Amino acid sequence: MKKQMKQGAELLGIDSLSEELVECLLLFAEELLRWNARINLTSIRELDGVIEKHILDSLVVTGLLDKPSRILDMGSGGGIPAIPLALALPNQSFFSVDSVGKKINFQQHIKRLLGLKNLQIRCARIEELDSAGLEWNGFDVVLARALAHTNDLLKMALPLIGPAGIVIAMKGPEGEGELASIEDRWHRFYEIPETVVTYQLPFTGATRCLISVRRKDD
Ligand SMILES: C[S@@+](CC[C@H](N)C(=O)[O-])C[C@H]1O[C@@H](n2cnc3c(N)ncnc32)[C@H](O)[C@@H]1O
Repeated sequence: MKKQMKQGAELLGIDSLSEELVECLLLFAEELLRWNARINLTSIRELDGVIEKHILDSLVVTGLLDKPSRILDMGSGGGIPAIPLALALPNQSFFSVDSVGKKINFQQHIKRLLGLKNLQIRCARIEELDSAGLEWNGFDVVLARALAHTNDLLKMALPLIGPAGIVIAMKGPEGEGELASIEDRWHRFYEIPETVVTYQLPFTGATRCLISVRRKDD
């Protein structure tokens, strides 16, 4: 499995993964499946599927996170993409939010197990998070994977993102269509799109799309 993870990363153009990082990512994947027998964290049941569709897919975002940032993952579920990214980018600060307590308990377990100091975790509804009430005021990057339509993500992110911050929507093949249907009102607040990256997962060839949108300076 370690070889598969490294090979997949190479095929996706992700910077080479250290042995220690691969071990941590693998442990996360195994724990995700172990807890999945009791609580619903993922529909994927096999380790190779978790590695490709959750871990490697999360790591593709590292290519868009080049400078030290405060990063919010909205609706992170079992910690995806926040946990693989926090492991891969120890100098970036992550804040992971989901409204389901059992999923947050799993993330807390992983944080303890892997000693993840750059990850904060909160059980809350996104709409009830107010940047003024957070320790961090205005995120540089807001991520969301499999949470909602891009229009809804832009609405959720607006009160939480700082000036010139970016929203990255992690999408499947529907991404291009969603981009075309972004409502006019969001062009007042965001540069749409900042970038779009379309890629294929390395083993199944499934299509993924990263839509990146920058908030305009106030
Ligand atoms: C389909 S799952 C995706 C989880 C994870 N991002 C992934 O890619 O595996 C969507 C997650 O968003 C959470 N969620 C949905 N609406 C939310 C909201 N308004 N506030 C916080 N979390 C929310 C759900 O509890 C669920 O865990």
